[in-house]
Formats: sequence, C-alpha cells, structure tokens
Amino acid sequence: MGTLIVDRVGKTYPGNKTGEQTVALDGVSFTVADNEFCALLGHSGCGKTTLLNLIAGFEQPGSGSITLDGVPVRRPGRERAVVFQDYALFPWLTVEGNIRFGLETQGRIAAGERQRIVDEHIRLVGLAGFERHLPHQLSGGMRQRVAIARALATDPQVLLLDEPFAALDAQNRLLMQDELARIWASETKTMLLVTHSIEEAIRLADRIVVLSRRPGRVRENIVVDLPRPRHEDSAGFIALRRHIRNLLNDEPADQLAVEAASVFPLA
Ligand SMILES: Nc1ncnc2c1ncn2[C@@H]1O[C@H](COP(=O)(O)OP(=O)(O)OP(=O)(O)O)[C@@H](O)[C@H]1O
Repeated sequence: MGTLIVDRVGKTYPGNKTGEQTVALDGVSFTVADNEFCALLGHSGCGKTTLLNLIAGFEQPGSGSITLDGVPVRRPGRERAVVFQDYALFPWLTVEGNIRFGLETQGRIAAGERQRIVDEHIRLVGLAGFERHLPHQLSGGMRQRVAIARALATDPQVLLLDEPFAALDAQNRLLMQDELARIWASETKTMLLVTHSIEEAIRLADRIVVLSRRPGRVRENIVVDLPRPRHEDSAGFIALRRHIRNLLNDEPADQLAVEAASVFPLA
C-alpha cells in the first residue's frame, strides 16, 4: 500500500534578522493513490522541494497534515525513500556497497538475503558488471541508477524523487526517464517526482499537480490518461503541454518582478 494524502499543508520559514518570513506553501491538498506516479510541477522557488521534504518527514508542516495509508507522517521512515538530484552516494563505497548500505541500516536482513536483494536491484537498474565500481568511475546517469537502486532495495511504499535528472544532459535525461518508467512498471510503487520540466511530467506521470508561484498553491491537479509510451509529437502530448504552459505562464508577473528586484536591486 502507499496512498499519500496531503491535506491543506502550509509551510512558512522564519525570516533572518533583516528579512521577512517566507510563505513557501499555502493550503496545498492532493492525493496520490497507491501505485500512482505523480509529478509535482512548478516554477523555481514555488515550494516543490519544501513539499517533498515535508512528505519525507525531514521537516514538519506549519499547518495541515500529511498521511501515508492513514498514518500521519512525522519523521523520516523506511516506507518513504528519497532520491536526490545530487545522488548523495558515498564516494568511498562501491556500487554494491552503496546499495547494500541502506539494507544494513535496517539490520534485520540475513547476509545471504541482503546479497540477493543487492544483486536483484543492480540488475533492475541495468548496472550488472559495475558492481565494484566507485561512484567517481560512473557517469551521472549511472550514479543516479545507483541512487534509485539504493532507495528501492529497502522496499519502500513510496519513492520520492527530487529533480533526479536535472544534472544530466538532454539525451541522458530522456534515457533515464525511460528507465524510470520501466522500473515503475515493474516495481509498482507509489512515486512522487519533483520536476520543473513539463515534458518530463507528461512523459512519466498519471497525475500532475501544478503549483503556483510562491506561495505554492495547487493551480491544477491533472489526471494524465495518455497511453504509454508517450511521444512528444502525439496530439494529446502537444495539447497537454500547451495547456500546462498556459497555466504556468498565466500567473501574475508582478511576483516575478518582486523576486527579480530582490536579486538585482535597482541602484
Ligand atoms: N530552510 C529554508 N529556510 C528559509 N527559506 C527556505 C528554506 N527552504 C526553502 N526556502 C524558501 O522557500 C521557497 C520554496 O523553496 P523550494 O526549494 O521548496 O522551491 P522549489 O520549487 O523546490 O525550487 P527549485 O525548483 O528552484 O528547486 C523559496 O523561496 C526558498 O527560498
């Protein structure tokens, strides 16, 4: 099981000595069904990572609640695994060692079974033959495969992915999106992907939650019923991309101007 309910979640960060508070999220509600692939989409700074951190249990919401199968999320837990943009691999551990690490922290799996799980996940992400490689001997896409395998090896109910392919070049990004689609189909996990790529969201997700600019609010909760695999030149893909672009561009520009002015203040 892995039904995630985000209910009227708000998050405000306190200001520093001179600055104002930052209202990152305001009244965000949506549900991700068991085994559903949901993408969280929005402009930079709209609160996507904040929301993912709350769901991961790294931080607490200021208001509202988050539950997984009815149980409130209050802290990190093994039923929710996170894949970060920068891979977060241990540089001194091999591919095998990195994947095994998460399992070792669980402590209750016999050594033989642990090795079987590691081998299975190395195969799942297409890294057979690279077991003894260290992270610096791998490409960015391969490192992200290790991070995905490490997260899945602990058999979480929900996989949370924070812009996992942002550091990859366009071609590798497409390749890894196909890989993730394949893995999701074979593993049937609930997945929540943070992205600012409209195309990535449409290619992968059953549901796209589009957030407004800060403070992040749900602009639209879109069910994507296009057949898979999804091709960018299909009429349905093009129409949905146009719709989401309009949604994102339709937002008041004054907020953008305020943000720009804070970064590039006028003399
Ligand atoms: N720990 C923090 N303390 C103070 N402000 C924060 C903190 N974390 C995030 N923020 C602010 O909250 C807002 C939302 O940030 P967040 O990183 O969630 O956005 P995002 O949509 O993930 O952006 P990006 O796509 O650029 O990664 C931003 O204005 C950010 O500066």
